[in-house]
Amino acid sequence: MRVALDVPLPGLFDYRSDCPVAVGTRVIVPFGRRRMVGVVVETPAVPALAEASIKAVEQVLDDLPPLPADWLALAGFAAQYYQRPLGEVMLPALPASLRKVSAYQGPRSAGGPVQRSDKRRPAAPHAVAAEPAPGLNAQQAEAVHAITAIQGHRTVLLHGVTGSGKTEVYLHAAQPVLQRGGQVLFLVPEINLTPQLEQSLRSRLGWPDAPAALAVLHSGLAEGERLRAWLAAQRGQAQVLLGTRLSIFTPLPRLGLIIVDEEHDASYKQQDGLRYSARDLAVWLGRDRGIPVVLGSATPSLESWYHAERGHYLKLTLSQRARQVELPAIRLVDTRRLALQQGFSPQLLEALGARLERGEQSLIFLNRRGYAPVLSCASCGWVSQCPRCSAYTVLHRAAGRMGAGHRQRLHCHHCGYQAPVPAACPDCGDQDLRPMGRGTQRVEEHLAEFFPQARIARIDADSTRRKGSAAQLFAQVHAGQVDILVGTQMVAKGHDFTNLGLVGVLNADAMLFAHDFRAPERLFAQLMQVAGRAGRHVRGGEVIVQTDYPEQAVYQALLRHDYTGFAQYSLAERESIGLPPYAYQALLTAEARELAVALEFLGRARTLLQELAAECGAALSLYDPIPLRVVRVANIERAQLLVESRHRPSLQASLARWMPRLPDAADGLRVRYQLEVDPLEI
Ligand SMILES: Nc1ncnc2c1ncn2[C@@H]1O[C@H](COP(=O)(O)OP(=O)(O)OP(=O)(O)O)[C@@H](O)[C@H]1O
Ligand SMILES: [Zn+2]
Repeated sequence: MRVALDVPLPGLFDYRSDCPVAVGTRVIVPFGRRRMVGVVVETPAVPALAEASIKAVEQVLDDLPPLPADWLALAGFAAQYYQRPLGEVMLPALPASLRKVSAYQGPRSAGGPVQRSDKRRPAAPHAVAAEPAPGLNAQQAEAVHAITAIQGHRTVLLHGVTGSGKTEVYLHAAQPVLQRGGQVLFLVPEINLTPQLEQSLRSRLGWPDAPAALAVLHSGLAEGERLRAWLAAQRGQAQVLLGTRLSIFTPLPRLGLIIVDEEHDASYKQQDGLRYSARDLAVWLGRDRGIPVVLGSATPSLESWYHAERGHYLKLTLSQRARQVELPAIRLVDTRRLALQQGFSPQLLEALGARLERGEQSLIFLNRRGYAPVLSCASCGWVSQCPRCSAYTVLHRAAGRMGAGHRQRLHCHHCGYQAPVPAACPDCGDQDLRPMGRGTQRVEEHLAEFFPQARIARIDADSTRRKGSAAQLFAQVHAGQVDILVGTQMVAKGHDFTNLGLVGVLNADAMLFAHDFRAPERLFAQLMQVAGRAGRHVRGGEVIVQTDYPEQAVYQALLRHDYTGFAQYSLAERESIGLPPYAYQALLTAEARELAVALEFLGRARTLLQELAAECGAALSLYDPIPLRVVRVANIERAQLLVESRHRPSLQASLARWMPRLPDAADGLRVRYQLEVDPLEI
């Protein structure tokens, strides 16, 4: 039999067994000096090697039925498309205890992880008060009708403005699938979005006397919880699986519908190991299983929009907000000639004051955590720099009570380096060290000074590090215990705040001139999304964006809530210069102690690819190897090589020939490399 193992080597490994073992079965096999769990993927009649030279399987794991053929097919596709060894795709996709030898052998393994998990008494699902369902409006009803009428596979792009009630469409589209006994996979970009949705799904799906069984999967779960959710899905006990990107690799025997909420969100792309896009795999899976896939967003990715425009996807539109409220009024405040107070324009301060008086909530959005992005010396110009990275260290206020005298530290956001704030400038000795610029912590502090009576909360990666703290903070906001919320992109998406009237955006310009060609798309989506949090239930929602460049196309489109215009303009631009979705890309990144080594490797890899592409007649554009923008992280220098083609099969064929030859290019060089197909950031 041929077994896939989680080792960075291409190909499968041969083993023998006395009794027949089905494809999809997990086995424990010896590998070098270790033992490993692998998945049987082929059982050829004639072994590739002489029987005698093949080692025997040590244990056949039969606590679960073999992984089903469609699961193996998905893993196979992902391995081939993203150019990873099959074992490095399959095994990491399983809950950890199903792929650990120690979970099966050794003193504490008892009957194995599945038996141990089944012995635990299942927690009784807490009863949830049924939410009254709003009646669908005409556009929602039309969308639901179109989705439920689909026979077989079709990908739907549900383009609904913020607050248009896409969730309601998902729920109604899911109901007939559940009633037929099917399963629904519901993907969301972030863990933070699961509690609110879980509540809606539990209270609304299924039957009045028997709510649909729901399983939730995300990376924040403890191993045991994750295994239980996975088992429930795999056994068909869970009718709905709600989860983040990793859920795409869960076996779902009766899958009938896939929903991808906020499909444009970058969180669907895994950023290490197998760099897959769960959104793209969802579309593949839907096609493979012959079922509908619904991609929903107020700001679809340009890729999805392009497919919808060409008729590859069915486009459904919700152009109005679901409740009797208008989209918020958007104001651009030109900050070039304004005297700002601590970064706030008089307009924004006045608007904040007015909302406070009306008892409404406000949200200040700023995509920069910490106290200040850098600490600097007022007399010599020294700035705080990470000793291990080519990046500044960010000034952070240590956790604890606010007020005078709190401790501050310098943090590197790239490598995690931390240091105390120096008492004096390390270069000139001057003691006048000052924070430059503003992060969320400092904005929170300023707001407390401007509005001492207001209850202020901050939601960012720092304030939510503790497990459950994000859910707690969001619950406070929903319960009306917060007047002003300060946050990063964590607060910008998906949430349905009922009493939020005003959104203020600080420092959006920072993203305007980023070098990545997707930066304007990302900025526009982020602004539309955060603006969409305003006035969802209350009338008179308002958004104030402070900018030095109000005339920029992104801001002008935002003023008009004009996603379509922005998408048209951006796609025309992408087409004229041949960028995705009009071309397909792959990015080879190299890491080495010295930049020259990384560049040397990429140079060789480039030459090699040129030859291979010529051999197979593939038309590729190869860029020059270049250092990454933040070139050094944790004392490792990084460079990249971008490969592009207008023809996806050409790119795929070339990559498939190239990957096995890259060890040659690395010969004699101390370098590590990884390939990313369809990179989101370059
Ligand atoms: N037909 C309806 N009548 C009244 N209210 C509705 C209707 N449909 C949905 N709603 C309500 O409208 C609000 C916004 O809906 P929802 O959160 O689903 O918007 P969304 O389209 O997902 O927006 P976003 O893209 O901003 O997340 C919710 O409070 C929801 O309960
Ligand atoms: Zn660093």
